[in-house]
Amino acid sequence: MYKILDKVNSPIDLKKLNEAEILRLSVEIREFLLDTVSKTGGHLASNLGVVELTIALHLSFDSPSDRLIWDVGHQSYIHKILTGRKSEFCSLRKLNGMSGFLKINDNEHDIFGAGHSSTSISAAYGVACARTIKNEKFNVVAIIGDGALTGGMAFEALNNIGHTNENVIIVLNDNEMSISENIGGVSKYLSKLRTNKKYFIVKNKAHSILDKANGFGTKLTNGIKTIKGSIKYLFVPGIFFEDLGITYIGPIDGHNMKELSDSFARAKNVEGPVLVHVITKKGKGYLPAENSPDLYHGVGTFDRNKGIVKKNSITFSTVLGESLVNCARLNEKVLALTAAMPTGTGLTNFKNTFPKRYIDVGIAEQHAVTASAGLAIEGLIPVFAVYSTFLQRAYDQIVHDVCLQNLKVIFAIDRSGVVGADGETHNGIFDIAYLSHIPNITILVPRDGDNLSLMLDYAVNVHEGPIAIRYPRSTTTFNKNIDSLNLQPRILRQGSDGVIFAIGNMIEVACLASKKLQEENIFIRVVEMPRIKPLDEKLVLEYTSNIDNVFTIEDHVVKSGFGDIILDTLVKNNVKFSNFNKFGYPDKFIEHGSIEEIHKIYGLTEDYVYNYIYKVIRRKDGEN
Ligand SMILES: Cc1ncc(C[n+]2csc(CCOP(=O)(O)OP(=O)(O)O)c2C)c(N)n1
Ligand SMILES: CC(=O)[C@@H](O)[C@H](O)COP(=O)(O)O
Ligand SMILES: [Mg+2]
Repeated sequence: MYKILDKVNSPIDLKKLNEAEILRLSVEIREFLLDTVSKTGGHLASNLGVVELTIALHLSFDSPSDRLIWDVGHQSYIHKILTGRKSEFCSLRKLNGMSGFLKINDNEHDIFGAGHSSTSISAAYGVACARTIKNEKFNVVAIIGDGALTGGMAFEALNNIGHTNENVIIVLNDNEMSISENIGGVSKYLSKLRTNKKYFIVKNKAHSILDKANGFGTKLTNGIKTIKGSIKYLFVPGIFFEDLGITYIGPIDGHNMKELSDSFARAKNVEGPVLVHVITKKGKGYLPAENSPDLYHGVGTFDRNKGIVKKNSITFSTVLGESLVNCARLNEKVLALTAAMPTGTGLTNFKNTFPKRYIDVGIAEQHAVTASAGLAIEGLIPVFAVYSTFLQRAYDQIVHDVCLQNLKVIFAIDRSGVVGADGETHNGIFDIAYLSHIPNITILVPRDGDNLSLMLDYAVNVHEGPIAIRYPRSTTTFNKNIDSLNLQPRILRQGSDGVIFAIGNMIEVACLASKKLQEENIFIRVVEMPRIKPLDEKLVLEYTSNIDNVFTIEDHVVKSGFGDIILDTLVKNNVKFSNFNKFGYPDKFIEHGSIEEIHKIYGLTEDYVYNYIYKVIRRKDGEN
């Protein structure tokens, strides 16, 4: 099937190929990517865009002694293919299968793990400093996308590297796209560089005219010097990087093997940091992905001949988006913010409906939070829709800029709980832990779309101060059949043998387990907790009085999670009980797999809860 690809199981094999075989290899790799990713799901468009780039990197450098450090890592499939992992692609992002990102324990060529954006230049700088301190010799290469370059960390690293003159090669993979179109001044600057061939012609023409005029007296000559100086500033490509102390090479065609290898050879000989600006096409080689790179950024399984068929399922994200549009219609102070994730967070409709009240800050969660604080201090109502895992980036901004000043910023925390195929770097299982101890913040957890919508309306129109609403990566119901929001703990099932306090997507699990236990004459009360901070202590104490067995369940780590909030309340009030168990994740990073598989492994299922409580109760009753 793959005449050349079958011969390549390492970068050493790659270096044995001739030019014609290399070209053939890029065709076969695209075929392989389409064939596998259409069956497994994964990140397709970004990988289709870096086939030649990745081949050229492994031809020009000697991985792993030369360090290749990938930003995000979602575009590292070809790197994995060329480093002996073709056969693992059938298990891509599957339970116990190959990760969709790089992990340092997976392979010697995977120098630095990622999943979150904008880390590669900092990591590369650290590796390069270590090389220098240990007096070792090898190349350090960071490969970062134009989207990732909008992340603040990337600029902290550029600023530092430019100053220290450390030998680092930064390969900027510029496909003019983040997940959707890239935004911001950086993106504008890069597009100027991309089109700078025109600039060069104009510059040369301007210079030759000025040179001819040069003979007319010193006044004119000085004037000419200033103009030429400004022309230089205008037209020297990459002047921004050059002025930071980073040599700029480019822009080069990221699909032209010769241009790539010549540029990498030049870069290796540059003293100090160098940035190679590579222009690629996201989705290259598969027309549907070339035409809709955002749709083919992260794909489920699809028929490659028909392309992706958009599903209209109702998810928490789509409910958030629709509800926010409604809020904004009725309240002109409402704004929506995203950090380069408009589609994933359900904000596309809001962006089209209220373009003037929609802000995409790029991959800049910290900036988004503090900008939201700025909006709030001026009396507007910012709703920052963000994945739980990416909000981790902005912990200090939440504390220092929002909660300390008690500002009305609304955090719509999507992808809370395990997310499935993206695994460790993307699970949203720490947000209750990193938020619940911050003074002034309120935390709500809707059980379904209707409650999410009502909670958002409450946050926008009633609540004052910081508020977070966490919801999972999941479909939901949105029947609009409840018109009033109840934030108090609510008994859903009666029982006196024990009580389960449940939140969000775990409420149904608790009810099903309680129902099953009732068939064994074990009566377990189930209490829904729509608000976990501030906790309604009075009702929690009431619902645990004369109850011997207390349980909590959450799609979150148990350490400093919802369970600990309940436990702390009982202990603080000297409530007596024989058993307390928190269903949730242990103190470890939770692996990738389907959400259902992960819930099953970690006991967030009705069967596990049923069996656990059955044994506790029966053991107490003296039964074996
Ligand atoms: C901190 C953080 N925020 C958001 C994301 C989600 N995300 C994954 S890839 C991506 C776009 C990256 O764009 P670029 O670097 O240009 O890579 P491309 O997909 O275009 O190759 C984003 C926003 C992330 N991985 N990390
Ligand atoms: C690589 C990255 O961080 C994003 O593409 C992420 O994988 C999107 O996750 P969802 O598929 O849950 O939107
Ligand atoms: Mg890009």
